[in-house]
Amino acid sequence: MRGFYIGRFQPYHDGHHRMVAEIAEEVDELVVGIGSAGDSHTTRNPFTAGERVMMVTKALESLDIPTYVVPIEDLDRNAVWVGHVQSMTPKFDVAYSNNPLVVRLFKESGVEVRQSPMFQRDVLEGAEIRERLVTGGDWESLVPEAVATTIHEIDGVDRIRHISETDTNGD
Ligand SMILES: Nc1ncnc2c1ncn2[C@@H]1O[C@H](COP(=O)(O)OP(=O)(O)OP(=O)(O)O)[C@@H](O)[C@H]1O
Ligand SMILES: NC(=O)c1ccc[n+]([C@@H]2O[C@H](COP(=O)(O)O)[C@@H](O)[C@H]2O)c1
Repeated sequence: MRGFYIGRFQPYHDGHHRMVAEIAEEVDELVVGIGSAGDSHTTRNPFTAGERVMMVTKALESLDIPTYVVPIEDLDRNAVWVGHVQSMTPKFDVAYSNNPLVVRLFKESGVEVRQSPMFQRDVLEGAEIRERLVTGGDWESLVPEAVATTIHEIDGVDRIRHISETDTNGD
């Protein structure tokens, strides 16, 4: 059985990683969708699809099932989004998400959806980690080591600080 897990992963953090570890117990192969692939260089979406592919691919190296990391751009039409996702990914049997819109769209298209509990949501949240990146708080303890290495390699701390000074509408 092949599973599918989608997120923006801005950045990929230990909450996502814990969810992936649990999904890996249930499926034989995992497809990870990098959502909003066209977005980057904003406060909410600082990293490019390629940078997020690096973060996720390296963080998943220790998993003992095959994984595929696929960037997926947003569409203006929610009603055809599931077909768009399916056109970009290996065929999957079950989708994993805690995002209510994503859950609804898959269910309406007849795809089985599984949800997971939120792990340490007070700190394991993309917005919290991006805030710490800007303010100089401890963000490295909230992401897999491979993600911290990638963010340093791409000079991501400097980018997100610069963006936060100039991105006036907060997107
Ligand atoms: N701490 C967590 N525990 C379990 N699932 C999580 C956790 N954080 C996010 N998720 C789930 O992972 C998927 C992808 O999440 P996403 O990339 O939007 O992260 P986020 O932390 O919610 O980010 P942001 O604050 O940028 O919206 C969603 O289904 C989301 O609900
Ligand atoms: N119409 C669309 O393009 C559409 C619909 C639902 C979800 N999505 C994307 O799926 C991803 C869901 O991930 P999150 O759970 O991290 O929000 C996001 O990138 C979101 O933009 C896109």
